[in-house]
Amino acid sequence: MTSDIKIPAFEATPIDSIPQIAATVRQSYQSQKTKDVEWRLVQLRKLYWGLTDYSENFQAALKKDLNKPPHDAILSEIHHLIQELNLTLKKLKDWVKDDKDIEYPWTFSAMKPRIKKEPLGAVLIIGPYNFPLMLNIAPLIGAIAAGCTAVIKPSESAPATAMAMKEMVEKYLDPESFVVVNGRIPESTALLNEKWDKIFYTGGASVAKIIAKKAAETLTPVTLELGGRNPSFISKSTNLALAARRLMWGKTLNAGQVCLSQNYVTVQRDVVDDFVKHLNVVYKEFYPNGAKTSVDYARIVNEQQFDRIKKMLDTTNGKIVLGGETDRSDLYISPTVVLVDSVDDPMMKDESFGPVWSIIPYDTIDDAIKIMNTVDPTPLSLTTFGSKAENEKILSHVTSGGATINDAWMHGAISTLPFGGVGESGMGSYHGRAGFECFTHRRTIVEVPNWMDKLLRPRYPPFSAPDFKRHLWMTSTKPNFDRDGKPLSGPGYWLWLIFGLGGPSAKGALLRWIVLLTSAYAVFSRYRSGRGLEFWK
Ligand SMILES: NC(=O)c1ccc[n+]([C@@H]2O[C@H](COP(=O)([O-])OP(=O)(O)OC[C@H]3O[C@@H](n4cnc5c(N)ncnc54)[C@H](O)[C@@H]3O)[C@@H](O)[C@H]2O)c1
Ligand SMILES: CC1=C(/C=C/C(C)=C/C=C/C(C)=C/C=C/C=C(C)/C=C/C=C(C)/C=C/C=C(\C)C=O)C(C)(C)CCC1
Repeated sequence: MTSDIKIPAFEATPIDSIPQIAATVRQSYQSQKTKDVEWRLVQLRKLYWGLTDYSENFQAALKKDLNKPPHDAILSEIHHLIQELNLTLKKLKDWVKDDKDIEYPWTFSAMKPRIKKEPLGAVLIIGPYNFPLMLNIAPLIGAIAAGCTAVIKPSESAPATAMAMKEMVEKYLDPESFVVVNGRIPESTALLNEKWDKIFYTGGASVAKIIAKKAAETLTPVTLELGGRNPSFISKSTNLALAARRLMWGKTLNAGQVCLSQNYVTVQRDVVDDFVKHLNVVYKEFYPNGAKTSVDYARIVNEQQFDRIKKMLDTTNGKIVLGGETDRSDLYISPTVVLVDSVDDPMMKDESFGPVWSIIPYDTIDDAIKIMNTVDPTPLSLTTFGSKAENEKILSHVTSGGATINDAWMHGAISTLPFGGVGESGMGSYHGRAGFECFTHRRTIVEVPNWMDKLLRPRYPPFSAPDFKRHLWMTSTKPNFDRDGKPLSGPGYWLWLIFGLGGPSAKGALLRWIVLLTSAYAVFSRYRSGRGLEFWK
């Protein structure tokens, strides 16, 4: 039973131990042991058992931190992670293989170009409070798969989950390679003072700027998973009952503390009243006795976040058309919808990151697009419930990290697909193969055989014009387009390409044929005489 699980009180990692922790994971990486793919697979399999065996601990911790219902703890955290783990375990041996389906001029083929996948090294993962397990362990899966070692710094705003995660990681994973450091800003800062090969940060933009600036000092690459004021679109074509139900789910799971959830919905003016009616109907379906008494409804993580959201409701010029109930002693804010008439309303100026959202009416789809691109031109998530043509127009005129058609943010619920922001909502992506790539360096490698040196003569001084001309011919191609940029594709083009050996001019073609035939003759006669292909001997 989760009720009898003991979760240790939050304890920050001693700051003076942080340099040694960073050194330990760095030395572990330098030991080369993580380069072994089977070693990585063993760690991932152990992580699977850790998540499985600690499932009740995590459900209890998430309940304590956020009053997160066990249903959501399993669906959006534990099970979500296990799905990603299973894919990684199944595909990792393919992902680590050198890339050989790569493009390069045929003249370099003797160098056998390939792209080798190498770990970036020792990485730092800093996570947020709203999905405190999933948003720390999901990047860890990618880091392990890539062969990195890692320190995880969970949010102190979800202390119970942070402690449970530390216990699980210490018990199941290699302690020299994967360490959870708990703490607040001082501990985070101490970690940022160490040198990392990558920093993976999930959280707010203001802290992201601190981290990105710090990383820039040492040219450390970062992935930033941030938030945004996410739009949704509804028109006269929308199935309003369905949209109300789906958007209500999108904003009540985890009490709306979801980076992907809609911050506001642009609704065609004619259907605003009907949509509001449907929202009220679906609220009663979800919570027949009200959300406050429901075991299926989470709470705001702390008073600071509660006050931030409450201030939006207290300062809006809009009309509350659903909800509006709050209880600070219980960190409770009911699912709340506010009808606003301006993009300057306080409800529209900040990311709500809670169960409150707005409806803003529009007349034409162009008005809706203008609103979206005014409020936040690079949101993390976009959801659209219009007609096919309307959705295509919205998607082509409004960018976002990811998008869902005809539902709330389900694109973010598929743990094996790339997930990330765009512009101010983040940089980089992860989950599934993208998680492996996020912590991988793609290293191009070529091997130049001795016998190529003759052909490489054009690069050596004293430069020889004939050699250089021959080289340019060998590496030049005939354009398949005219001077107006229009593609050439008539039969004459293809005939010349073949018989002209791809060069632009007839004179060049003759030279090319001479070089080709004499080279072929030279190779053939040496081979026939048994003297081999080592021309330099
Ligand atoms: N894109 C995503 O996947 C995603 C997921 C969850 C949350 N978010 C965004 O994160 C924000 C809410 O999360 P949050 O409040 O936990 O974020 P936050 O920025 O307050 O904290 C995130 C992490 O940063 C650390 N931190 C805080 N201040 C720091 C500092 N000065 N120096 C170093 N580290 C510091 C915290 O300890 C925590 O571990 C929202 O904007 C939300 O949209 C994005
Ligand atoms: C349709 C077919 C079938 C049935 C399919 C069914 C029943 C699918 C049901 C899917 C459900 C209920 C999915 C819900 C998923 C919700 C999740 C994973 C939420 C995740 C939340 C996350 C990750 C939050 C992230 C937050 C972030 C990043 C920021 O804050 C079959 C299978 C029966 C037959 C085929 C057809």
